[in-house]
Amino acid sequence: MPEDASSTQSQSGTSRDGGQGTSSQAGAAQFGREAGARGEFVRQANRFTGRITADGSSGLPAEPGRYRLVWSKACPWAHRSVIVRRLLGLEDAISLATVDPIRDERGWRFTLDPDGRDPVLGIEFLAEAYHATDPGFQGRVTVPCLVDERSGQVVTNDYPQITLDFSTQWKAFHRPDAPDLYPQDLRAEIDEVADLVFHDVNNGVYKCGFATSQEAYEAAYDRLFARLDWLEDRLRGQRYLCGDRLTEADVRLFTTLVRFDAVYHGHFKCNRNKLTEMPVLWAYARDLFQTPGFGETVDFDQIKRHYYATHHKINPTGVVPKGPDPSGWAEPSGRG
Ligand SMILES: N[C@@H](CCC(=O)N[C@@H](CS)C(=O)NCC(=O)O)C(=O)O
Repeated sequence: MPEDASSTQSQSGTSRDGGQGTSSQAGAAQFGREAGARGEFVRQANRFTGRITADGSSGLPAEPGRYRLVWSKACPWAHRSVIVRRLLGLEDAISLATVDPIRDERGWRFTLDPDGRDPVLGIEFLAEAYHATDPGFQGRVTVPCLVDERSGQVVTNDYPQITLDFSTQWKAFHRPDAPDLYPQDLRAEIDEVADLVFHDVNNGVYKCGFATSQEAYEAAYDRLFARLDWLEDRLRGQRYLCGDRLTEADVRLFTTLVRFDAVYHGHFKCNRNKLTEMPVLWAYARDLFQTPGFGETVDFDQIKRHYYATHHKINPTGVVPKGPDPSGWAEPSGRG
């Protein structure tokens, strides 16, 4: 299930923040190396694609107490893995490290932990694990990733595969009543919907926010809202994206929707309308928010502080907006 068309891109020479891009627009880009020739955002590839497998055939067996999931509460890609881990009851099997939502010039930091060090991995910066795995790595150090606690090396930062493997490779450690988020009979449909949602919505908001030309921004904006209209329509007659069962596709859409009004509407200029102005999608998002495993993993304060305070090219003052009022998320959804 390849999620990102850029996954075959080379990593070489990719800088963390505002590096030398090939585009004439790159000077204005948030991540210069990820700017295309027409001012469009071209997301870097996932550097580490190791697999943890049920039968251990990859050399990395699914084994409780061995792997550490590193996330930022701000990050929609990392947020997926934490929701899926919780839905499946993998909290005791896979430990969790949380980075500070504010990166400095060295990237993600463990400054929320005592002495600024992850207590299990013993590192201060996530970059240390990346460089222990690939000393030549020059790209952006990203979450989520899974680190092998034995070697301190990164197994994977391939976020779409991480959640699918939680569902399929860690079955022996799921809680007894765990949902099947990637059932065999729905896989083709889940893959198809998730692919559309990835390009137009999950990554679509970033393509709006990180565009450095009017043309690239408007193209991304049009695709985003056309897809949200399509989703509004699709969800009118069914509770979840693939029918009456909660699946991986819903988790992936949720982490973008929950950030929409708080950051994407203003910070990324996705402002045709707010999520709260799309009645079906808004009710769908609230339904998920109120499902155990979702709402309690959402931290609006960290989400807002990360986006507004670390994207200096987009928000040079670093001022974080006070609103919007999140209390509406608790209102009954009328679904289900
Ligand atoms: N691994 C993916 C997606 C994950 C991702 O973008 N995570 C963001 C947070 S939402 C991150 O870690 N960014 C680090 C940075 O911007 O320096 C990528 O390389 O694009």
